[in-house]
Amino acid sequence: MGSGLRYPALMQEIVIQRPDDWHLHLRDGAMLRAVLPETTRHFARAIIMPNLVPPVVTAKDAAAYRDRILAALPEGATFQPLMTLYLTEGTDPADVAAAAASGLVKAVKLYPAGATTNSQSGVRDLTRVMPVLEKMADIGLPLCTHGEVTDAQVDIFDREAVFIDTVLAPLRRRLPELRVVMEHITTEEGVAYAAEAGDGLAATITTHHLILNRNHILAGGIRPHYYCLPVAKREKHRLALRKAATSGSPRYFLGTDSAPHVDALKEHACGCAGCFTATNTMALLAHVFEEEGALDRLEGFASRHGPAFYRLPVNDGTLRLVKRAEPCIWPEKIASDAGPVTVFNPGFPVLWHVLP
Ligand SMILES: NC(=O)N[C@@H](CC(=O)O)C(=O)O
Ligand SMILES: [Zn+2]
Ligand SMILES: [Zn+2]
Repeated sequence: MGSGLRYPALMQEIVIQRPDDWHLHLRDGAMLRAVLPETTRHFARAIIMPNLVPPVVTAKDAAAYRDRILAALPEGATFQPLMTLYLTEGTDPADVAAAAASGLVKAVKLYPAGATTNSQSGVRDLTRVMPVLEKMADIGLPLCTHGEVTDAQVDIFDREAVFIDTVLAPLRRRLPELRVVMEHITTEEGVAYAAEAGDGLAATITTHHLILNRNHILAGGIRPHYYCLPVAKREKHRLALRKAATSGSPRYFLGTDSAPHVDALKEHACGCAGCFTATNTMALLAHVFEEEGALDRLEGFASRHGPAFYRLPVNDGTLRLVKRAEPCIWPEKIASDAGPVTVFNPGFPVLWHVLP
């Protein structure tokens, strides 16, 4: 190499199997139309969260919602929405079983009532949904959990760890065959619980929880666009999540929890919870995995461990990411007929670009 060689514009390149998002909020109507292209640009499939108002409770609701998503797809997009049902105390086990048997529904979502956005119709008393959970255990249909207790006495930063001890662990002792996804884990306790569990349990990790700790939300002024649930925790927890995501363990995979809310409701006296990361997740993940010296493990996290857990094939097709000298530029906001949605801003330059 001659000493006169200029630093090349293309510094590095990786190619991975096309990724999936195992936890996504698409909403409905104008918001659905605005945010769907942000996901379909890079992702082949996504587990679609059912917390609409009213929620997606029955197989019929899920089929209608799937059809609205398919109708909103951008020209030429190949994207498969993987539907979920919102578990309520009135859910019919036979309806769940039929929805799973037909291939329509890939999971059922547990929201403890009051835990997060649109969770009012969720579960107050787990004993009332045991017949549904028993049916799911029988047929191997995963339960996705928003793993936070809602007890006002429990500090918001402890709600995940308390959920594991008082809800998840007892449930799994009672129904060991139930397949469970701990959604958007945010703590070292969550990482450790998933690490010790068997093949019947996995955990999703978001992009933003690999980047944020609670100081980012609260120090030097309140940053509403960094507020989500479960709320970002102390730095030691962020480091535990990074270690888990980049470990190569199939127990952990990507669920962005990209959760659009219009700016008027984020920048509000009582702001909504949710970070909108669909637009830039893959570039941010390449940045994080490179920082951890684990670029070779990004494909497992984003494209392989999820399908293995959900017993689906890995996608055809690939995604190419290149590192350049110039940072990536994303739109600051995505416009929708419901109002603008702010794209997650990591607060540092990202040199990884996803090629079309
Ligand atoms: N994560 C969030 O902060 N918000 C999600 C709900 C959820 O996944 O808990 C939303 O629907 O806005
Ligand atoms: Zn949640
Ligand atoms: Zn979510």
